[in-house]
Amino acid sequence: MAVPQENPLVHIEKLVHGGRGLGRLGSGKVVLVAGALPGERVRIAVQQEARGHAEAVVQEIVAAAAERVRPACPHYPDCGGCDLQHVAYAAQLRLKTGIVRESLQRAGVTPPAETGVLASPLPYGYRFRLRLHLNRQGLGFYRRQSNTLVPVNRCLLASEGINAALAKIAADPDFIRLLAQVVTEVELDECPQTGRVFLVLATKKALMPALRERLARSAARARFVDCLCTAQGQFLFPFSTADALPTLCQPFRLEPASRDALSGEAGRQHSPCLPLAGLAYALHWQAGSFFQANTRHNANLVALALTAAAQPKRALDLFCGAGNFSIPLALNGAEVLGVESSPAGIHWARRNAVANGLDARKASFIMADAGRALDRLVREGRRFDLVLLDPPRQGLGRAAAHVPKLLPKRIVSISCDPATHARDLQIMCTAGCRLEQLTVMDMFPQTHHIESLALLSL
Ligand SMILES: C[S@@+](CC[C@H](N)C(=O)[O-])C[C@H]1O[C@@H](n2cnc3c(N)ncnc32)[C@H](O)[C@@H]1O
Repeated sequence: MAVPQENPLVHIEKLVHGGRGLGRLGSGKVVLVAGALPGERVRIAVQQEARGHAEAVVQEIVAAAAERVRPACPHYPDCGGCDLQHVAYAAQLRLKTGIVRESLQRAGVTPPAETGVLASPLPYGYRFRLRLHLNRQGLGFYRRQSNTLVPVNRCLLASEGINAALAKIAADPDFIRLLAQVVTEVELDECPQTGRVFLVLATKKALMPALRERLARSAARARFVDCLCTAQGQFLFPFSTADALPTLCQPFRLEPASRDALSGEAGRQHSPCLPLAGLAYALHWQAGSFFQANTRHNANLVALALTAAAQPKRALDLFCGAGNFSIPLALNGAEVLGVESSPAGIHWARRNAVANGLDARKASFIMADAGRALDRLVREGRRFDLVLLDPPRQGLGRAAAHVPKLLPKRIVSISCDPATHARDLQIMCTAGCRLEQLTVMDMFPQTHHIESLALLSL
């Protein structure tokens, strides 16, 4: 019987979802290697063996790929927040495109001949929303596949405003110890319009007055944030009414996505955009509630979605959040119905409609589970020219089969998970839709996360 080698030498065949390189052990078993790139020969340390595959890390790079670069962050790869910093940015885009196409093929969907790619305007410093873990030693991210905190006082993915706040918190051990009594996770949100930074504490229950007092004093001393609040929207600071709810704002000046972005060659980068006549507006949302973290690239995502939507008369926006797509669709002439399950999302979608001069005929919103709402709309015999869906990671699932029953001419499907996106697209294609165009939107450079937008027709 062959004795397993201690640090086997492995050839990496390709990159797979999760940002790991796929190779094979001497036995033929698949091994997923963190930090390895296609074409490389690496000596590995196997960390876990499951029935179907093993997990490993790179011990030594014997033959490096041309795309390998020196990571910019001193915490990499110790910190589990990033997993592709060792890959040149152009190669990250190419590898992500390959993963999206392969996910489709595995699900039984033939990808279009070409895949568009829109690079993030900022490969670093793009995050206006950052969630960090916390203990008495500091704030940071978990080491890969562990619950061990790697403290950081600067994150290269975050905006300068967030990093300034993070550095101030990291320099105040008393405040960190106090925060650690209350939460195990914090969120820093920077308002793209004003640059104000909010520290969001998602406490499970109301805090004792004495603790609130101490937090207020520490926050005032640090003077790095305007406000702290709980995820439930209940305020810690200022201790006032819901009118003082901290809001963030993204002003938009939309540009249409270039045609290339919708039909470009796989792996090619496309320069996004030319001015779209007059579509300028602003969206507000609440600190701690969902909004796209890469706010600069979000404007390109919205422009791409609007271009793919092609001026519908009636549009259904499933998982609409604060109206990121509903509001510009309505401003562009559609009657829009938005569906969203979060009360904060629905609240801000409605307020954003009013603030942008849209009455309930132009933009209306229902708070509901998207799958159930879809089912009801089908039973009511409703029709839409466009269905846009942008679910969280788990996707829409079986309810996707209902989408074609609304008889849309176009479906714009956006997702941050290639596997569940492929599954949803497969369900819609089986129900009669055709996949026309596919674009990888790189919302999360330096990480394995992949956003993609698909245009389908019926
Ligand atoms: C990826 S976000 C997209 C939000 C919005 N389209 C945007 O671009 O800002 C997904 C949204 O789906 C909402 N959501 C999660 N599960 C849902 C469900 N079962 N039904 C409806 N909305 C849901 C979340 O609250 C979140 O706002």
